[in-house]
Amino acid sequence: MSNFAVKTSHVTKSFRGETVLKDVSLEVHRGKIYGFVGHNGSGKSVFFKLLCGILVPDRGAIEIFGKKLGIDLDFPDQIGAVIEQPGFIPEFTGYKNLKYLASIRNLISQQQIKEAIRNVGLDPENQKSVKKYSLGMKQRLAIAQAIMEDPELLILDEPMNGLDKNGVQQIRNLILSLKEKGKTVLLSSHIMEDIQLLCDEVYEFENQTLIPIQVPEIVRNKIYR
Ligand SMILES: Nc1ncnc2c1ncn2[C@@H]1O[C@H](COP(=O)(O)OP(=O)(O)OP(=O)(O)O)[C@@H](O)[C@H]1O
Repeated sequence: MSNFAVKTSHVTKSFRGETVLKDVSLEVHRGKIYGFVGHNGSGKSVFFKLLCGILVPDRGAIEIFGKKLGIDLDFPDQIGAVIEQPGFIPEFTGYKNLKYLASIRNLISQQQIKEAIRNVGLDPENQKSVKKYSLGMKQRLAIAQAIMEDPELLILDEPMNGLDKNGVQQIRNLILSLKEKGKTVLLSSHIMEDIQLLCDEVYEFENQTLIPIQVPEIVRNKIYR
């Protein structure tokens, strides 16, 4: 088994001639929390989508737990991800949405789905349809979906979006408990406190590449809005 959860080598991605990521090489160790910061449009979401196989690099290679994307597999199966708003079915309840999504791979029981919903502070018995959910409730449900199959690697793009104070605390605790279980977590956040409290290593997207930074350095010098 590979030592790395994620390994990217010289990954480059452009859209219509505009280079977003250039020559990005990164090694992500298992069991740690990695933070990614950078200005709006600096490429955080694009990078995460490349890791999930939603986008394909123009050049370079990506390995997830030693398997090469596009060669050994197209979509890594050990990833749970929150990237943008997931396509929940508005008329279904939260539980029914996750049950439907879980039926695709059929790996987990109804109890495990309910447990994931509880772990993000929602009630699996809530009969409200998702179209009546608040932004924060939808965000919690998206996180529940990401964790429900107990993936080895979590990719969370702005996981605290729309969450109230309690929600932020719950999700922080959840992320730390995933690390305790040996999971690897990659997250982006504009909230420096999240980065400082949660992350073992932090990278900044700047000038189309990734630069490792010390946490106190970002807190002192930068505010990302
Ligand atoms: N599918 C796409 N087609 C064309 N351009 C895209 C596409 N996806 C992203 N981009 C461009 O890539 C750049 C990086 O976008 P990305 O969403 O990764 O930024 P981000 O760092 O996640 O920003 P934010 O902090 O606002 O979430 C932007 O200029 C964006 O317009």
